Amino acid sequence: MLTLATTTPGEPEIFASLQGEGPSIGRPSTFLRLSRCNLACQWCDTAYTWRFTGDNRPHRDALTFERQANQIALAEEDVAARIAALPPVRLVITGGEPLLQGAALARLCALLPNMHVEIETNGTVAPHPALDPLVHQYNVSPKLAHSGNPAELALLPERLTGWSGNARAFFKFVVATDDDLAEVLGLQQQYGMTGDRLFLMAEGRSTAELRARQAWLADACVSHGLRFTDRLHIHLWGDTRGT
Ligand SMILES: C[S@@+](CC[C@H](N)C(=O)[O-])C[C@H]1O[C@@H](n2cnc3c(N)ncnc32)[C@H](O)[C@@H]1O
Ligand SMILES: Nc1nc2[nH]cc(C(=O)O)c2c(=O)[nH]1
Ligand code: SF4
Ligand SMILES: [Mg+2]
Repeated sequence: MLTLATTTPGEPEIFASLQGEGPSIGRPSTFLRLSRCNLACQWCDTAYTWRFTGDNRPHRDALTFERQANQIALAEEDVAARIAALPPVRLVITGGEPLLQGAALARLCALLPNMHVEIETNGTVAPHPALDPLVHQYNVSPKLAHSGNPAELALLPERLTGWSGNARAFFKFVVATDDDLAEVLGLQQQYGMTGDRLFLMAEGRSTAELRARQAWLADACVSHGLRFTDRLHIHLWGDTRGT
C-alpha cells in the first residue's frame, strides 16, 4: 500500500501538470504526492501532507478544515491505473517525503515500466534498493538552517556524499538570504557538488515573494556558477493543491 496526500477530502493527489522546478522545468508530467515527512520545514508549502494537527504556518488557518481527511491509502495497482489513465508522460513523485515509502514505490514503478520517473526528495533517506534502478532522476533538496530542522536530521553526511556521487541526482536548494547562500557554498565545497547539477530556488509561495528574491538570486547564480530555477507553477496557478 501507498499513502497519498489528498487534494480535496478523499481525492488522491495525482494530477497532470508542468514540472515547475529544477532541471525538467516546463516538461508535461504526472505528479504523485505521497503523505508523511521526516522533516518539518517551517516554510513547507505542503504541510498538509505531514502536519495533521496544527499548522507550521499559523497564518494559513484556512487549511484547518482540510486536515480531517488529508491522506488516503491505496494499493499500488490502483495508483498505477490512475497514473496510466492520464496522458503518457513523465512521472514526478513527491510529497511529503516520498522515499519513506521506498518498497511500495518500487512495486508501483515496476507496474509502470515505460515511465520516466523523477523523484523529489529532501535527501535524508537512502533510496530503497528495489526502487533505485527504476528511477531516472532525483531532485534532491537538502534543508538549510532557515528551514528550522536540526542539521543532524536534515544534513546527513553519508547521504550528501552519496547524492553528490550519483550522476542521476541534481541538488535544488531553497534560499532566501545571504546566510543561506553562504551555507550552500559551504556544502558545495564540502561535498564536491558540481555547479551544473546545483540549482538555487527562491523561497516563496507567491509570485510577489519569488520576484522579491529573484534579482538577488540571479546575481548569486551568475557570481558562483550555479543554476537558477523558478517555480513556474506558482506563477501559473498560485499555491494551489493539484497543480
Ligand atoms: C514539498 S517538497 C516535497 C519533496 C521533499 N520533501 C523535498 O523537500 O524535497 C517539494 C519541493 O518544494 C520545495 N519547497 C517547499 N516549500 C517551499 C517554499 N515555501 N518555497 C520554495 N520551495 C519550497 C522543497 O524544497 C522541495 O524542493
Ligand atoms: N507543477 C509543479 N511542479 C512541481 N515540482 C515539484 C513540485 C513538488 O511539490 O514537489 C511541484 C508541484 O507541486 N507542482
Ligand atoms: S522536507 Fe519537503 S515535504 Fe518535508 S517539510 Fe520540508 S519541504 Fe515539506
Ligand atoms: Mg510543490
